[in-house]
This record gives sequence, structure tokens and C-alpha cells, in this order.
Amino acid sequence: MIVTVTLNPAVDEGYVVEDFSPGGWFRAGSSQKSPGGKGINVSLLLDQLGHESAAMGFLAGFSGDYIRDALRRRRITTNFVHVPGDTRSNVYVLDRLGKVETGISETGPFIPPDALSRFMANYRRMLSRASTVVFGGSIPPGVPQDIYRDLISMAKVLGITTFVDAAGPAFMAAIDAGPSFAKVDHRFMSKLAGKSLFSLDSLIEAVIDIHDHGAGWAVSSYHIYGDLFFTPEGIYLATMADRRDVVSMFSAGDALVAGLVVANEEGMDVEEAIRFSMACAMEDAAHLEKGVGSREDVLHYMDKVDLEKIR
Ligand SMILES: O=P(O)(O)OC[C@@]1(O)O[C@H](CO)[C@@H](O)[C@@H]1O
Repeated sequence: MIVTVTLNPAVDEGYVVEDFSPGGWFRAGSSQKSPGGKGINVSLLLDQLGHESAAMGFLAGFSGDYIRDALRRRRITTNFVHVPGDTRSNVYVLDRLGKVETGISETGPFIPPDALSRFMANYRRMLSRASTVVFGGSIPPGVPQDIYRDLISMAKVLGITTFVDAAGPAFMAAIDAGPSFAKVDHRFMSKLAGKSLFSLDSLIEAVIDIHDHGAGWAVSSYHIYGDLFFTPEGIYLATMADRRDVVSMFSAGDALVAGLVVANEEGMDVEEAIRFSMACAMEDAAHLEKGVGSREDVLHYMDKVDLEKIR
């Protein structure tokens, strides 16, 4: 079974506002509201790609109920600990003309110690049935920032495949435990290195460094339309060759992770896995609504990925 862990879910609220700029009052041309948080997005995408999963983490209040109900309408088993307060909202605004995104993330509700203990007990139980665990996103207040290290280590000793997509101290702790797949944003890598990693050479060193910490695969965004993949068969640069369809990159990174999970489940080879995950990201980016349409829609983008083996 594939398990996704989202410790800090969110209700995502996206607005399209032409000519958006700070300091004004705008009417949205269109808007969308959806259950979110990186692990939850992966569960939703897995369902769209034909794979069942179980989603776990913390939910709170009305927003938490909305997320739980939305997941239950899909092939997703829910196993969330409910906490006081309300699950956060993350708002993003898209300027359709320039396709510029602006976002605001809330911190998320405080997780009391007894809720964390309940989550840990549920997690131990889940591990006995899991083949893959995907960890996605930030850590809410009350939960140790380095919790991914322990959660990944617990899965690893049982031979379970682990994916992590995070930033900051949460990501650093996660890679200490040597996850099977680690994905990071180049902006965070730059912050970590204390210098801009926009040059390809410096970013290659960064993914090698993540791999040296024990990650089997290391994936970093290179620029907005490209990703660098450290794989057991070499380092690849994958770029969206055709960007005409891009509407919103908001959850494209989660689609890329979901694509890699599916590729791993279905035993795709390295190059097919990269193409498939990039195609998932392109299809996700092709509309304001998060997620992919169907598997056929994804396959349509497979040959629109430029793939170059650079080492
Ligand atoms: O604040 P975090 O936990 O790092 O990221 C959360 C988030 O921005 O990531 C997803 C898009 O990747 C959204 O669904 C969600 O709101």
C-alpha cells in the first residue's frame, strides 16, 4: 500500500486576477478551492493515475472535515488525527497575462503532544501494511522540525520505499535518514548553500550532495520549467519542451512526485520514469485546477519532454 503523510494540510484557494499587484482591490476572474498539502495532493494524483493510497497526518475544524470528505470520495483511505483549531488555508493568485503566481501560506494549527503520540501510534500500524511512504510539506507548530528523520528511519528499517518533498530544516533532517527519493526546490538549495544555484554546475553539486547523504534519487527544480534528476543511472536534465499549455505551476511539483511514485510502482526504467513524472507535471500545469485529467492526458506530454543525460 502507498501511504502519504501530510502533517500540515491546507485548503488551497486559487484566484485568477488579471494585472494583479499589491495595494489594490481586485475581482477574481475565476477561482478554485481544493484540498491541499503536498502529501494529500500526491494521494489525489495517485487516484487520478489509477493507484489507491492511504493519507495520514493532522486535520482540524471545518476545513479539516472538508478535506477528509473530499478524499473519501476518491480511492483514498483516510487516517488523520483531529486536533483543535482549523486546518490552514493557503492562497495563491495567478496573473493570467504574465502567469505570475503570488502565494500566502498560513502556519497551521498547533499539534498538542497527545495528538502527536496518536499519530505516531497510527504511523507504526500503517507501516506494517505500507510498501511506499510519501512525506510532503511543512511541519506544523508543536511537531519537531526534524520528525521526518525518525519517520523515514522507521520505514527504512522495514525495507519500505520513501519519498520526501520538503524544504528548510524538515528537508535537511529528512535527507539525513537517506530517503529513497528526495525532491527539493532550487530556491531552498540556494538558501542552504548561501549562494544562488541558478548555474547548472552548482545545482549538479547540490543534487550530488543530497545523494551523498543517502538519497537514492535526488530531484531539484532547475528553473521554473526544468528539473535535475540524480538517478542510479546518471544525472539528467529534463525540460518542458513545449510551454504553451502552462497555466499554473502551483502543484506541478506534487504531480512530478506522484509520477515518480507511479513509475516506481509500475517498474518503469529510469528514462521512462523521468519522462512520465515530467509529463504529470506538465499536465497538472495545463489548467488552473490542481491535478491531472486522465492518464491519457499525461501520456500526451511524454514526448514533449526534453531529456538530456549530462553525467
Ligand atoms: O506549506 P507547505 O506545507 O510547504 O506546502 C503546502 C502547499 O503550498 O503545497 C502544495 C502545493 O505544492 C499546496 O497544496 C499546499 O498549500
